[in-house]
Amino acid sequence: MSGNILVKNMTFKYPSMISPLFNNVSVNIHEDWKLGLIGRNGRGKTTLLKILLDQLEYEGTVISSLEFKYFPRYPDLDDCLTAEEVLLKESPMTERWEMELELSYMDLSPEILDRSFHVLSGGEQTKILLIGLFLNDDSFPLIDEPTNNLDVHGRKVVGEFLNRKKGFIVISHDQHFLNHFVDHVLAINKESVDVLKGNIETWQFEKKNAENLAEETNQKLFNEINRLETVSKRVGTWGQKRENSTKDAAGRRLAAKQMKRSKAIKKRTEEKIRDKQNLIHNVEEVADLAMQVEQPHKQILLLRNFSILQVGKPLFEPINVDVYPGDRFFITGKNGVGKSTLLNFIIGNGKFEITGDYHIRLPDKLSVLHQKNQLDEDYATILDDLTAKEKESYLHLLRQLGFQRSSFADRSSKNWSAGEQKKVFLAHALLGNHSLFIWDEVTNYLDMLIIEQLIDAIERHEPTMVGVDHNEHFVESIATKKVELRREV
Ligand SMILES: Nc1ncnc2c1ncn2[C@@H]1O[C@H](COP(=O)(O)OP(=O)(O)OP(=O)(O)O)[C@@H](O)[C@H]1O
Repeated sequence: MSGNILVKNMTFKYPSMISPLFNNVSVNIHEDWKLGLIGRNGRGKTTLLKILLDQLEYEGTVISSLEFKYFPRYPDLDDCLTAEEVLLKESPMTERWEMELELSYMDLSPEILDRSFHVLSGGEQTKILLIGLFLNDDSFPLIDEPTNNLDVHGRKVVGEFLNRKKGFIVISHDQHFLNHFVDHVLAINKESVDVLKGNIETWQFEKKNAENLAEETNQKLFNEINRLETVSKRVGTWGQKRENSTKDAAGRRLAAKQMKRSKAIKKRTEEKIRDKQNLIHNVEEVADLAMQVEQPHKQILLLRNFSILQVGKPLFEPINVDVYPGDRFFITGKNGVGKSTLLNFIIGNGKFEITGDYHIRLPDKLSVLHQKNQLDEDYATILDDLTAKEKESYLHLLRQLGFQRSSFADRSSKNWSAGEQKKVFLAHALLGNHSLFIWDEVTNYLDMLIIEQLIDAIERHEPTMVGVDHNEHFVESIATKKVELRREV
């Protein structure tokens, strides 16, 4: 038991918050678990890891003798370390052959160890850092969203790598990825923090059952509240009428007495209403997301034997593509093969040498969502650029995406969670009427319910899209056309 993580009656709130993020939370996590930490954006997943790392002050107790290690923690750029040196920093006694073995599980060639860590691709860096976390048997990794730099193949490889290990916590919103390895799930819900044995499918099944039950109970509670509200109103009106209708002194005394009684009944009924309202289970509710779509009139994209050249050589094997109005076209392929480069070429963002033929006709009303926020925009700068009417629609969209009204007052978004910051840009990309949606990895950082909400909106509004995304579930649900970019050999 000594290696477990015992959280008892833990309560935590950031100073700027009105109500606590965690209220009297108790969980016991076994040191051997492969634990998936899930929950909606902003529910406190990263915060919980920070609490385990003892970086935040909380009430209650957290007991553990484990040595926690956090991902991602990138080496200092000035240190100019090779990948091998990065690993040796984590575990100085590790032999080269041990590292090479771990690299083979990650589908990385051994020569990567000699390269400078900072020239590695995002996916390669992620893999090296993850290998480093597990080199030392005594440590317990706390892994915060490892998938963001990984393509579909990379997610599978890392999923299988994690499946070989035990004793760690992973935060992720990618259910396919988590299902490769998790044997327990820690879910931060609206009302509770629950631990469950099984994977995300088990959790989804249990959640559905719990919600069905909660909905039945809620319905009964709503009916009861309605009945009590009618009683409360009737009692109030009755007392008032009695008081107004009596003229003589004795009658007035009696009416006042009855009024007092009616007030007491009203008060008791209102208390009962409040009690019942507190019992209402907080089933997660997701609004229908508004998307304003206007179909383009003509073919958007035609590529024939097309590739982009880099130092005179094709980046990927030549492709043939047609995108028509109503198509949802997704570019797939491994990390570094040129997906975002092709997207940039289509948008006209940059200068490119190419081979083959192409014809691009972009409609005027474009919704472009970049993988990384390119213009140093944030919530405040976006708001400043909107008209009053646009601002109203923008805030409405943010609310539909599950933003708490209270967040809107705080314009500095620097402390917002990764998902909350992503929603700021997603809501902006949804604002207004669009004929073509060009979205690069929209699902990164978004929670599972938001991804479902997006899938549902896209299925209802049928926009024309050109996209890149590594969330298999998302792409499988909405793509009507795909092309896989393969490295030219
Ligand atoms: N330093 C801080 N000061 C004030 N509020 C903060 C601070 N850090 C985080 N928050 C808020 O606390 C809440 C929880 O943040 P946290 O990053 O733990 O969420 P998360 O569950 O990891 O979200 P996501 O899935 O979006 O990554 C969010 O509403 C966030 O805006």
